[in-house]
Amino acid sequence: MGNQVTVINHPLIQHKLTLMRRAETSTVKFRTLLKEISLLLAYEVTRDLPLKTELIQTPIAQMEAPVLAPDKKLVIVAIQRAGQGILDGMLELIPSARVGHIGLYRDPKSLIPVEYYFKVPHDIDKRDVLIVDPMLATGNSAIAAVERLKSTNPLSIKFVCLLAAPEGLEHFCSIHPDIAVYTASIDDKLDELGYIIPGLGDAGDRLFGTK
Ligand SMILES: O=P(O)(O)OC[C@H]1O[C@H](OP(=O)(O)OP(=O)(O)O)[C@H](O)[C@@H]1O
Ligand SMILES: O=c1cc[nH]c(=O)[nH]1
Ligand SMILES: [Mg+2]
Repeated sequence: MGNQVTVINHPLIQHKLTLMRRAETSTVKFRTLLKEISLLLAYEVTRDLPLKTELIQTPIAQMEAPVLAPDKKLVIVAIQRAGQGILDGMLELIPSARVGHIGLYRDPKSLIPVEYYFKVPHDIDKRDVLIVDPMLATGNSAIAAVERLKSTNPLSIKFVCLLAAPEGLEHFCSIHPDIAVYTASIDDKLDELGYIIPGLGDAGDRLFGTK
């Protein structure tokens, strides 16, 4: 695999992910946990953000102090619906990030993603992008989202999820070998309906209580 694939196995993330996976976890708890995990994911995926220094005055002395270098803020693009849960968490840590939305749903038979919405900042070509979605199953949605975002020509793209299936991850990496992927777990496999095993079920339905 040419891609940089990072499994973020921080104990707090792993513990919270286990709580999310449990079938008895309520919608309220699921939503809270996804938000909490997203803060921790944001911390990890922004680890390599470049810094510059600015001359500031503390109450005691002057100093050259570090600040984020990019002139243009990050764009977080949430794949709807479930990516909204990660976006909400990440915005707490990076409140000045700009936001994009891509609406995709998987056709349940073909597992082909259908796009129903797309809106990103007009100057995305001058910004770095994080695409967020809790689930990378067949990889079709992630592949389509990255393809769509690449057409807007951002400075860089990273893909951030919670769970990936090995088959889907391999598929994604074969199509987009240049995109770094961050996930909290690589699970065992996909079932015949395209669900991640053991997974956590349907992330959108669990987040929004639609089933
Ligand atoms: O890797 P894939 O096989 O494409 O599956 C992953 C996609 O499936 C889920 O969305 P879903 O289609 O259920 O839409 P929803 O978020 O509106 O429920 C999930 O949030 C991903 O976007
Ligand atoms: O297991 C899966 C697969 C796709 N989408 C989900 O929400 N869950
Ligand atoms: Mg769904």
